Amino acid sequence: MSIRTLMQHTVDFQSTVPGVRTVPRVLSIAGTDPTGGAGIQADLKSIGAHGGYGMAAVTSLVAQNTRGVRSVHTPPSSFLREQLTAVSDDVVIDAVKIGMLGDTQTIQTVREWLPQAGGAVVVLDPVMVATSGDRLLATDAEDALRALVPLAALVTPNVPELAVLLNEPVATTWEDALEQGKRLAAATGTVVLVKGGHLGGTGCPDALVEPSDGTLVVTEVGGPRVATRNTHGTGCSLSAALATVQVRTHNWHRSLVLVKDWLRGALEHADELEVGQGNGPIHHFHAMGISDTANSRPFSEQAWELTAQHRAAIGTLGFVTSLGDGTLPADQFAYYLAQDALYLRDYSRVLARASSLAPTEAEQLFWASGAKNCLEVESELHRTWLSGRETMPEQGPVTKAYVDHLLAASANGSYPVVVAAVLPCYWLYAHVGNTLHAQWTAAGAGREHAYATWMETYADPAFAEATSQAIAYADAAFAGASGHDRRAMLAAFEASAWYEHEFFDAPTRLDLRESAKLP
Ligand SMILES: Nc1ncnc2c1ncn2[C@@H]1O[C@H](COP(=O)(O)OP(=O)(O)O)[C@@H](O)[C@H]1O
Ligand SMILES: Cc1ncc(COP(=O)(O)O)c(N)n1
Repeated sequence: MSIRTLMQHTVDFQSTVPGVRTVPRVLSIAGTDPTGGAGIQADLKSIGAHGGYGMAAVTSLVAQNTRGVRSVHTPPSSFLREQLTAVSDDVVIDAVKIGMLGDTQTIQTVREWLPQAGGAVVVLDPVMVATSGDRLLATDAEDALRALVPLAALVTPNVPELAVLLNEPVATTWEDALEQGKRLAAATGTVVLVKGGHLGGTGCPDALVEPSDGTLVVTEVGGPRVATRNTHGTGCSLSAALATVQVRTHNWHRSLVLVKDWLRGALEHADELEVGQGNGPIHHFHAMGISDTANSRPFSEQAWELTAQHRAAIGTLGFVTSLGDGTLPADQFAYYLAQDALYLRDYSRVLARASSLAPTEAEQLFWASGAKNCLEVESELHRTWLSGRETMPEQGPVTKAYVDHLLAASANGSYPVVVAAVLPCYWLYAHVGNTLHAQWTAAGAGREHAYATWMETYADPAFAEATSQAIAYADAAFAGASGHDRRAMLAAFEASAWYEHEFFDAPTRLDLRESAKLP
């Protein structure tokens, strides 16, 4: 991730806080599926499942079910134009998801209308063939669809579609598919999502290929392959979800991590729906349950689940594994500590803010003592580990972005949101610390370990107790919060977890360290 993207995250969070748009208005332009698994019907469910407001303009009416397509009726393109302008003349559109277009005339109509979508995020799912094998795009419309790709911010072809867009043979390995994704991104300047669904194997990875400053940045997001035949509409649902979530995150990687996690759940619960005899639909609302469990489950449970990917990624970072086995280079450790000290100074201010907003005296005291503790730890760091350093670095880009995000949450003034934003610093730090400490003690807790003293500080029972207390306060705040604040809490927690991940990664990244002017 570039420094520019990191800075962007601070801005991103602001769009998730109260007072700023949290319900994206998303228009799906696609064909229909009367059995509700694909096309517009799937898109609307997917948008809703991600907290968006769904709208739809129909390109073609498709008589299809889970077994296949029977016939397609395409109304005159002038009528599609009327649908599109009826929306854009009246509604501000935050995102557009384009699915089945069918023929050249339809592509042309959407192309001509697109400028009227204003600054909407445009996601193009270049639908060509249904899971059942039926064609949903006329062969002579492929050139027109290729020409539409540069107008989208993100294009999401499956492996066969990727090949058609490039006029190349279908990739048979993940590596070949990634190479094709790079060629498409380079040729069009559009971010390409390469999807692993069609490639078999035990995993089901996806990867973003993002053109950036003349290079291509490839970010892979892995995931297990769910054993189900009910995958009808996965591509539609994925692209509609990405369009929705992107309005809040402004970051394709974060959007994909969130959406892929949801999609895995939707596939895992697909068989419960028992819809149709062929390839059935996925369960868009699996996280909601009959009694709206998404709202009744404790915050800590939902937040922990939401950030599973970040925890897994932190565990495999070079910084964390080498800190654990004692091989971490001293300069990287020094960078980490210096940034930690800089971070704690501002983190303390945010805890003080939580204290001033707290509804009870116990919470007021708890956060105030946390704020005091941070300043004490910071000065202790200067007295011990950091003493003797002549020049101290400035805040590195990750530290700055993380702190800005926390300060934005604290300026926002909602106690539940501030508590959610500060929690990952307690919880993920304790989680990483306990894991490393357990490994060290299992290996005999040797004093020859370069970071033995540091390891001991990780196992501080008082810190574990404070973490449990902070979690309990976050759960209580969530229980009493509005739906709006609940969503903002989860978004704030997720963003902080992201920064924790980046914070642990930054010391090993020379580009970031250099920009912090470390002597
Ligand atoms: N069995 C599966 N288990 C987990 N994820 C899957 C599975 N099948 C598809 N996916 C995911 O669904 C999304 C759509 O993938 P894909 O099948 O490649 O595209 P399409 O639905 O457009 O043909 C991707 O994120 C892919 O990784
Ligand atoms: C209207 C419409 N749009 C898209 C698809 C592709 O979905 P899938 O590839 O999952 O069958 C479909 N079957 N119908």
